[in-house]
Amino acid sequence: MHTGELAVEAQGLRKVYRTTRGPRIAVDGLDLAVPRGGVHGFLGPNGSGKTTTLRMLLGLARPTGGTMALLGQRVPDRLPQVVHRVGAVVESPKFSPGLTGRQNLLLLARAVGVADSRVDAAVETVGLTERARDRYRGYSLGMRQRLAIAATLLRDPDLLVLDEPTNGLDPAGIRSVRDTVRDLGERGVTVLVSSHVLAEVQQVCTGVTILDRGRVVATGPVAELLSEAAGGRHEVLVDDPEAALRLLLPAGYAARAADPPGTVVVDGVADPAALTRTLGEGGVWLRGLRREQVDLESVFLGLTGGSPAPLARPGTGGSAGRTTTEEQR
Ligand SMILES: Nc1ncnc2c1ncn2[C@@H]1O[C@H](COP(=O)(O)OP(=O)(O)OP(=O)(O)O)[C@@H](O)[C@H]1O
Repeated sequence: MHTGELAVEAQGLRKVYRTTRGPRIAVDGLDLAVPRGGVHGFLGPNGSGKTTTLRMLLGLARPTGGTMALLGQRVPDRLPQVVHRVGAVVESPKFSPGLTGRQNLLLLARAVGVADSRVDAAVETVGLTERARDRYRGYSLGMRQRLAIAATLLRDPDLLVLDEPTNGLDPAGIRSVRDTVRDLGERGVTVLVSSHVLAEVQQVCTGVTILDRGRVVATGPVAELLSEAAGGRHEVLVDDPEAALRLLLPAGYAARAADPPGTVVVDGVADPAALTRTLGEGGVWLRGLRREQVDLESVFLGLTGGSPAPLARPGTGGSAGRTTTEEQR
């Protein structure tokens, strides 16, 4: 069942929190298949179960049901066998404020038994070299986030799990984390990254899984999801839309005139060459042909109903009202 060809797998994963207001289903029979190598986005509205899923994968929360594997090893049972190959930032890491970033990493490197030389390499990878000898106390949020990523790189992980690494960062910080993540993916590391910044995800991720209310609503390569969502819709620009429709409709095309005048929209075009031939042979010459582009944001909003989950509705979703005393691990 868990083959090892995938970096991350989950089948029928479930998590029910017992809260003072009754059971709350955070993850509801989730299947996940993240291929090895590249960056995989893990998306969903607030409260859709992303953090809970990542915490279960890393052994930080106990599933109510289902099975999971990391790098082919069933977890949590075989987590000890695989944990040295997995890096993760799912909670704010604890660094000593009075030490420099580099000193913090040196301490960690010695604790996990890796050579000091790896520290400078990790710092370089996240683009923190210039500030590595400054005290952690004076780091901005973005620098702290990058140091946390650097800490996960000390052991040269095959799989990196990042929970909203760009949360709270300014555009420059977002870009630098994005570049770091992309570099790592290109070096063959599998990065599973949850995020709300869809434009970033679209730029960096090769694959994506979208959650809504604890379930997967879409998963696959980003390019495929986008082209599927676009449904082969094309815009044709012609001088005489009526003449174009007289040729297209009998030929079986789902075509209609649209704005601005001179535009014909055609759905489900598998072969644009055949479309242009139909028009040209009928004496209607194209002024333009444009394939409709869909961005990840519209796909996401279309699949998840467009709005974040309600924040404090008992028993259904929402991050508010979450307390550690409610937690059943
Ligand atoms: N410790 C907890 N005790 C009780 N309920 C919890 C706990 N942690 C999470 N939940 C609930 O589980 C659901 C999923 O939360 P989770 O944090 O996994 O979502 P998320 O997708 O990471 O959200 P966000 O994007 O807001 O970080 C929510 O309804 C949340 O309130």
